[in-house]
Amino acid sequence: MEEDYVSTAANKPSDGTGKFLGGGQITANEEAESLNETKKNSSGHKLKEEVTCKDNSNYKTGLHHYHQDQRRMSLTSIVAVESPTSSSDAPIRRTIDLGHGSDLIYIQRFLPFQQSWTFCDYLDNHIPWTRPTIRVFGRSCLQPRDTCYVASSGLTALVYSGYQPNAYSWDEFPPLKEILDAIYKALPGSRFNSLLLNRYKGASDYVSWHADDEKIYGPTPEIASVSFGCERDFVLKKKKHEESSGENTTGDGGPALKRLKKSSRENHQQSLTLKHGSLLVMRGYTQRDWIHSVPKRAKAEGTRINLTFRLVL
Ligand SMILES: O=C(O)CCC(=O)C(=O)O
Ligand SMILES: [Fe+2]
Repeated sequence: MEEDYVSTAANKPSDGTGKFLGGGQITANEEAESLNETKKNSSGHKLKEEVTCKDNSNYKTGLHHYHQDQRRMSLTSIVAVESPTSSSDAPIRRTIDLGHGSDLIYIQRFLPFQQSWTFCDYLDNHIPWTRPTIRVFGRSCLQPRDTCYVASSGLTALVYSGYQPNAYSWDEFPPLKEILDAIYKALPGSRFNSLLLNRYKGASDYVSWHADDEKIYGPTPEIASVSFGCERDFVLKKKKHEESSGENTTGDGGPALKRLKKSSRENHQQSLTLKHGSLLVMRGYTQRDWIHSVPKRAKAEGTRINLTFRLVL
């Protein structure tokens, strides 16, 4: 599927390695271009909150809210700051109520900055990345990002877009267990037994609109997503009602998604910039009622690594 967004991502502060840099600010025009189906309506209205980081660089948390059929921006969700920052490097935790039983948690600086770079380098160099051929609208094409899958033994296999990844063992990559332990501390009571890893090697790598609504995850999956490296935008939009109740929209396209494009003017969008070392949690009916994507961003030149922890039932 080609719902290509062309826009930019924000800089990460200098880490001394200069390795995963991507840069630039999103302009109103680029943003309007980036919203393919809603060019006329979304003229770059968005909200960004600014915080100051450890290195005193002025940073944006990147929480944006779009309301597509209005000229002026309006908030479409309740954003609750649960633990306002007391020191500049403290995690900032927000819950975002998408309504109707769907919600997100976003924790900026979930992992310490330098440790996140250590994880990022480890993953970049030790994960057996592959770029598989997948089926999109009945055609074979190269997946527009690298991937790898780690899962506990004995689970039902993951299959998406006609592709069944090999399941590697957690034991092969000890740092993944450290990251999982940190997630368990942040999300008491949660459990995850599988992990899909994605590596975006530059501006033209992306993940197109989809929901992680495979049956193996059950009706209300909790998905914990940790990001490293170059910041990228993560965009959600509401499914049309008929897509919310049954049809599988997982993967990189399908008939349901074609219909969805036509009707998306009425849909709200939510967009977050996923920072280096951040944690995003999707919960409740988010996979049933919403689709999400990481669009292309022309100036997001650096490598980004994303880990999505899931529970196969
Ligand atoms: O890279 C991301 O932030 C999201 C990846 C994703 O949606 C997925 O793996 O299903
Ligand atoms: Fe996903």
